Amino acid sequence: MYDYEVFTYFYKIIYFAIQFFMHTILTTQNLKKRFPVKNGFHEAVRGVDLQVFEGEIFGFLGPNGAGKTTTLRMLTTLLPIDEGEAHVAGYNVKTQPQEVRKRIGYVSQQGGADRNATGRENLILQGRLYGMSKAETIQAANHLIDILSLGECIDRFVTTYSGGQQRRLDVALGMIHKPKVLFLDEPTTGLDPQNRVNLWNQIKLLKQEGIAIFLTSHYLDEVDFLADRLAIMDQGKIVEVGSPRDLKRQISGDIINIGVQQDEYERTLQILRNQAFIKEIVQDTDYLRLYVEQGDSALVQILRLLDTEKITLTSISLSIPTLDDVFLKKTGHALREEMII
Ligand SMILES: Nc1ncnc2c1ncn2[C@@H]1O[C@H](COP(=O)(O)OP(=O)(O)OP(=O)(O)O)[C@@H](O)[C@H]1O
Repeated sequence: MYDYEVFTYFYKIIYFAIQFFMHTILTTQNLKKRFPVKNGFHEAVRGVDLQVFEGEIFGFLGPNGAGKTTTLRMLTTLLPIDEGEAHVAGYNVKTQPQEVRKRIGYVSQQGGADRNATGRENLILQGRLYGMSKAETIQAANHLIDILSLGECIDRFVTTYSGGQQRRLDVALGMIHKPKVLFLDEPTTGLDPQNRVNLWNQIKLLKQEGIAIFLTSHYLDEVDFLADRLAIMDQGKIVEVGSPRDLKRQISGDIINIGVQQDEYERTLQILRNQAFIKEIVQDTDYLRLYVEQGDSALVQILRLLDTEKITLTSISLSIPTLDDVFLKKTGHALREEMII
C-alpha cells in the first residue's frame, strides 16, 4: 500500500511537471451555446473549460446529444460562440477566426471530398485552396498518401472508395496544409471493426507529425486506445478530464455484476449490503453492480454466501473498470445506454 502511495505521489509530480513544460494549443473558458427551440432555448453547451496541449490526442467523449459537435463547431469557427472565450493555436476564435482557420484541419462526420474526382485531385485542390504552391502541395500529398495507406486507391474516383478509404482521404484532406490542430468528429462512425482499428493506427501515426488531435467520439474503446487525455461530456457540461488510465484508476478494484430474480432482489440486496468486502452497490432493475477490491476472491465469497442463503442468480460476471464505469460513476447513467449507434 505504501509503495503504491509513493508511486502515485511521484506519478502526480511527473504529470504536473510535464504539464508545466507542455505548451497549450487550445483553451476554452466558460464556453456556451444555446439554440432557439419552440418553447425558448436549448442549452447545448453550458460553460465548458478545456485545455489541450501541443502534440497530444485529446478525446472528447459523450453520448448522443451531449454537445460534442456543437463545441467542436464553435472551436473550428463554424458556429458563433454565445458566451465565453476560446483560443486555438494562439488566436482568439471569436475575434481572429481567419487566423484560426489557417492553422486547423477539420474532418466532419460527413467528410468533404468531391466524389466525382480522384483522391489525388481532391488533395491537390485542397492544398491549392489553402494557398500552398504546387510543389509544396504535391510533396504534402505524397507524404499523406504514404502514412494513410492511400496509394492503392488515390488515382481512382472517390465514388469507388470503400468506407475506410473515404475516411482516410477525409483525414488527409484535413491535414494537407499541415495544421497545428486536427479536429476529427467521430472519425470511425460507420466503419467496420477492421477499418476502425486501421484508422486508429493511422491516427496514432499522425500524432508523430507533432500536431494536436481533438477527437470527438462516443466509442469508449476508441478514446481509450487513442487519447492521451480525454474530457467526458454529458448534457452540455464537462464532468471529468484526465488520462484514460487515471480516470479508470479512480475506480479502484473490480466490478461484479449479478443478475437477480425480481422476487429475490430485495433479500439479495440486504445480504450483500452487510458484507465488508463490498465497497459499493449500484442498483439496477434486475441486476446489482458491486464494487470490490479483489474481484476473483469476492466472486467466490458471493457465490458461497448466496448459495448458503439459497438465492439463485440469473447471471454473474467479473469485469475490470472501463471508461463506461467512470462515466456511470460521474453521471449516474451508463454511456452505452445513452447511445444510438
Ligand atoms: N441547430 C440546432 N438547433 C437546435 N438544437 C440543436 C442544434 N444543433 C444541436 N442541437 C441540440 O444540441 C444538443 C447537442 O448536440 P450535438 O450535436 O452537439 O451533440 P453531440 O454530443 O455531438 O451528439 P452526437 O454524438 O449525436 O453527434 C442536442 O440536444 C441537439 O439536438
